[in-house]
Amino acid sequence: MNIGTIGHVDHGKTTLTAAITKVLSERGGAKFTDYAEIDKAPEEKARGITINSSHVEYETDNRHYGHIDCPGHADYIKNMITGAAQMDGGIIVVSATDGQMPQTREHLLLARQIGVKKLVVFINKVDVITDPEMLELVDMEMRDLLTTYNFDGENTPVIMGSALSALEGKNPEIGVDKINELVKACDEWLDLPPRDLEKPFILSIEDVFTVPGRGTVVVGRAERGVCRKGDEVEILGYGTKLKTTLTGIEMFHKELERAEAGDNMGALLRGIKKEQIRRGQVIIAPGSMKSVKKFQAQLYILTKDEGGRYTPFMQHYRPQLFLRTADITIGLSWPEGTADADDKMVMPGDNVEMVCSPVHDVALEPGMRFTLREGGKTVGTGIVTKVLEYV
Ligand SMILES: Nc1nc2c(ncn2[C@@H]2O[C@H](COP(=O)(O)OP(=O)(O)OP(=O)(O)O)[C@@H](O)[C@H]2O)c(=O)[nH]1
Ligand SMILES: [Mg+2]
Repeated sequence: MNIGTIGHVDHGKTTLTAAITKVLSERGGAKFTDYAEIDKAPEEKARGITINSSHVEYETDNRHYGHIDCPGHADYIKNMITGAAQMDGGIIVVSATDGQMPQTREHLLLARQIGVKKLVVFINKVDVITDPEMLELVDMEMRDLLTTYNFDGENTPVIMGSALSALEGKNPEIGVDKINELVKACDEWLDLPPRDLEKPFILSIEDVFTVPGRGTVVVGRAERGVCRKGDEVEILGYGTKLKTTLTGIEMFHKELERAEAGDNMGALLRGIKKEQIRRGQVIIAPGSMKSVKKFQAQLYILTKDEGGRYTPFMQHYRPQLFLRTADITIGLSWPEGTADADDKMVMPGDNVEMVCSPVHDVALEPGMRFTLREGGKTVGTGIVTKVLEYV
């Protein structure tokens, strides 16, 4: 299953990710991936923050995990959303020194909206805490916050430790022992995702590369169904509707015959040029889904305390739609027949049903969740209720 680390900037997500691989490598379940290998881009090194989400993998006694370490910095929420969209469960990291901070809250909300059902809490940096009451307070606040965002705050495992101690091999009682406890909590508390392998195949495209001598490789997560080498597939979205053949499947640098729901994979496509592909499109079993130009959705507009807008908006407002890996400008308007549509305001904190018209078509179905963003912040979340117009 796929999990990962989310939470406020500098609270220790990357350190924890490195620490988990270190501790599990000692048990033979991982390759140790050091901090510098996770935050490896020059800008990440220079600034000491994560910008791109990165993938590592490890095994416990009974599970294989793909783990995505997400950035916490508010400027890179976009990367956090695409990272978290691939998670079946997660670890929310909160520093005992700060307690919950704005992106602790925003990440919880987004994780919920994206469909992450369960989280484990890791209260980090306990090595620098002298007052045990502080830890109790953070524990209580985190449970409250989880409950606020519709997680099971009461029963969620909360582990207190020091990722840095574990990584440096110091203070085993708050270091390695707590990592083992965390991993055990993940095994026991996080549910294996329902793998609806029966349904038609969908992969949401995250990235595309040209591999010399081989062709175009598309990277993304298989959301449902199964694909096999040699399958006919269709590429949809952003004005594109193409048929091709899946000539190769790759996962964690291994060539495979098949991939299934939940897998992060590379797909080699016959006769497709890199320029024909972009992030946000999907690869599907031919004919199994359609691309949409207009749909209706239930929206929740965040308050300013949740990181949202300070001011109301009217119809024809144009935020960015983040749906799977797609990032598209959309226009919002009131459903036909709404009285005084041009004077109606939407206030931060409102729940409203509106018509969404993306500037590019996108493959979607009722029930899908998405996020609305504007000028670098999340302003709303939504769920598709009805398709109004197909391409
Ligand atoms: N004292 C102490 N410091 C820690 C601990 N864990 C991480 N740190 C330090 O906190 C700082 C931030 O750690 P990161 O792991 O980069 O934090 P992050 O959450 O990944 O940050 P972003 O990805 O940029 O959001 C670094 O200087 C770490 O060494 C810990 O358990 N104790
Ligand atoms: Mg980081």
